[in-house]
Amino acid sequence: MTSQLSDAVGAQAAGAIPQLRSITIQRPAMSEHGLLDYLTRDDSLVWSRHGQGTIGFGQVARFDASGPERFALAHAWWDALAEAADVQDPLKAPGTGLIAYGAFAFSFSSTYSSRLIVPRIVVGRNENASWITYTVAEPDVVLSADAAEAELASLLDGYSPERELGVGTDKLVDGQISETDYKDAVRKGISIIDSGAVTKLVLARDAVAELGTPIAVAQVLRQLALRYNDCWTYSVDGLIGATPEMLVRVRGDVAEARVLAGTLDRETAPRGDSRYAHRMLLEDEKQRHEHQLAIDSLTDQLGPLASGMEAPEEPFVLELPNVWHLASDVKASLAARADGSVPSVLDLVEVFHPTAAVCGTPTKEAGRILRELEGMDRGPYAGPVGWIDTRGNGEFGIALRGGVIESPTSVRLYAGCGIVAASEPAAELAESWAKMRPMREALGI
Ligand SMILES: C=C(O[C@@H]1C=C(C(=O)O)C=C[C@H]1O)C(=O)O
Repeated sequence: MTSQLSDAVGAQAAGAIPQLRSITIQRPAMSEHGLLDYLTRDDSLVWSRHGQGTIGFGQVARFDASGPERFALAHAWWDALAEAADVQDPLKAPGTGLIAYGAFAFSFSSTYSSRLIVPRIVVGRNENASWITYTVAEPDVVLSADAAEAELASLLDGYSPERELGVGTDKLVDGQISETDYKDAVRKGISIIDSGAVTKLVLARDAVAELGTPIAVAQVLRQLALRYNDCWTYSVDGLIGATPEMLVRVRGDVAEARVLAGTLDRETAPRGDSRYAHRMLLEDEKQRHEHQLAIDSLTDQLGPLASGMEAPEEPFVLELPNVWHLASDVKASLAARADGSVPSVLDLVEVFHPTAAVCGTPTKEAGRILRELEGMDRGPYAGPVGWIDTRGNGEFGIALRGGVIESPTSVRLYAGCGIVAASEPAAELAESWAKMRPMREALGI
């Protein structure tokens, strides 16, 4: 740890690292959609896919950081918190025991504060078991299954109301980048690519959903989780969405990522052409090139940390309700470090972010150019979002296909597209709308 880091963490530790006590208790098996029955409160923390994942309630500890050291600071805080905690976890599976949910800013220069949040109650389900984790900071609370269930029951009494969709004065308005500005930025991006400064640039835009009545977050998340079942539905302190892209998932010494690049709108697809997606994505040179750049950037970074790696030769077509993507699942065995440990999910998040899929190639130069061309603070959009446990397991997706709740009646949606030399501004604009469709549908706007 650098001295600047240890000072910062030391300052935190002196006053702010609570001594947590935590107990995990196995519960009766839940049905496939059973986890969603717990997604009833707007202030829940959520990570869910295919009916597995966790829902968190309340907050017993929290860490905020910004700047280039945000990952390292959060990591050091988490290690210190885990070290000080008394954790009873008979299940010892990824996601059981003490966990924190996290959302990180895309850029080191963002004003968005990156955060880790430790919930008081977590309800979880994986392929083998269901559980509840109860975590407290107060020394006098009795940690028992009965106390955990009683607290959960009282939290679930606070059911958040649903919202009637498609009525009233809901509207979608321009964000910081209008449609015209976006096409201009894409045009400029293409000429920068033509000049040879970068080979790929990911340019994003925003739009704001202004609602006539307050957003019903739990309702939006339930809809995303059911409809976008192959995506990871997330909610961390106002950042919500369902992402198809896994930055990195760690279980023991195995790391996995799902890389996406190459997109095709399903709404404008010709009917009856069963090979359309195959032809337009797998057999298209521009899409394959864009995809390969994203794979190469991941495997280059993962290589030195791995003792073995499986990266498929050919991508597959991922079918989502709104779009098709070219996708590749990469898996690696993590190499042990000098002390015998393997990197934690936060170590890998720091190494991989930002990927070529959401920034460009080469990453550093692309990042500088996109900040200039977009001229907006991406906040947590396209940043890592997910969770970590005390053994270093965790999952961090890339915060795509989502938005930031800015007030009870306004949600800022973001979407971006990979630009290469052969891109067309109007097609990229249309693609950005296709990527906002899941949130628009869930919001009824
Ligand atoms: C940047 C986004 O998506 C990324 C860009 C893609 C592309 O350009 O084809 C595909 C998936 C994501 O990696 C977004 O959804 O906002």
